Amino acid sequence: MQGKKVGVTVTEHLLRQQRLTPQATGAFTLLFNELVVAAKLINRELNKAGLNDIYGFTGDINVYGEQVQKLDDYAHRVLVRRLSQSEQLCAMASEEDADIIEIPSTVPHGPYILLMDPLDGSSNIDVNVSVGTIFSIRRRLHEGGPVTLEEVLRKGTEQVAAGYFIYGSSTMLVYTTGQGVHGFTLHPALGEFFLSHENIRMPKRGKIFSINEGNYNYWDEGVRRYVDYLKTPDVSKGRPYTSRYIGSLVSDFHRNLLKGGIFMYPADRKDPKKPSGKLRLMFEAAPMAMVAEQAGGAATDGVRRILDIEPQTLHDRVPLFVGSQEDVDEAGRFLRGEAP
Ligand SMILES: O=P(O)(O)OC[C@H]1O[C@](O)(COP(=O)(O)O)[C@@H](O)[C@@H]1O
Ligand SMILES: [Mg+2]
Ligand SMILES: [Mg+2]
Repeated sequence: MQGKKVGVTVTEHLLRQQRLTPQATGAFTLLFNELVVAAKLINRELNKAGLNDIYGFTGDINVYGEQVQKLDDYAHRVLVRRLSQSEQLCAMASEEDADIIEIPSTVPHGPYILLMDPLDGSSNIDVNVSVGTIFSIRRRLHEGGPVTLEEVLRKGTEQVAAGYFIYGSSTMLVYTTGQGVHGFTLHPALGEFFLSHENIRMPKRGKIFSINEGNYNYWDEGVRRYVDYLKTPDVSKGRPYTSRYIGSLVSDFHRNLLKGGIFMYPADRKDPKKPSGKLRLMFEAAPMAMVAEQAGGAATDGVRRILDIEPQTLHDRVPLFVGSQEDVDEAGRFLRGEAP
């Protein structure tokens, strides 16, 4: 039996979207194509991880005090190298760099700012569990001159595009430009991403919860009561929910995007240096929140809409509750102490 007829490429899909945006110049499509090339390079290294010297640590510590994995570093360098030559960017920022990354003055600058988590799910790299790359794209505020921190530190509502690559059993790209959420799968033989999941809609309510329960005793009471509630049998309400936790935000999010459910990384008292939880607002929470909302889901820090949060620094951390609308709403009621 023939496989599914390969169809729409990323470029074709972007050009379709571009036709719906009168002021579009094609710059975004050029930028996006470079992002796709960088992801293919990362994917190629990952696919042969174990045969190449890509496992283990570089010996460096990043701005979050975490040990940098060789693949974190490789992915970061590939993205910076490729995208800084795209002629569509005026600045970048990365989870793996303390400061704004300037575009060389030798390269023409463009209107976009790219923020990225080069490799998400680092703890899963050398155990062959799916990982990803997360990206967020914004337009600069002013023409010309060096990009200021003020131009980068803007709410998630000002993203013009966001998404992720997931390097799993298949390699996928999931993105939104504010016109719905679309998924593409990499055809290994053709080396091209083709549209495989058009206009993804997240189920309004799920049956899956994803949270690192090892931190249970460090959570606020509201979070503990909500997770206990999800595990309390009530067949009429579809409980108990199933627990699934991969430990890669991209992979846990992607499963819930397709099947419904809620991913949570709450604030906890485990590490006094991280009172707001582990995940990064600019590089992880804001892009995933844009994808979730565009697919009919929701994302909060337990109280505030993630996309409305004003970043204070490039490396802000934020509690994250993201997934099906009704589940995120219900979690919010428990955290506000309104639930029974
Ligand atoms: O091991 P923990 O504490 O459950 O944290 C897992 C979370 O940390 C992350 O790995 C953080 O992202 P990075 O791998 O990009 O640092 C998320 O992907 C994941 O959801
Ligand atoms: Mg990450
Ligand atoms: Mg990372």
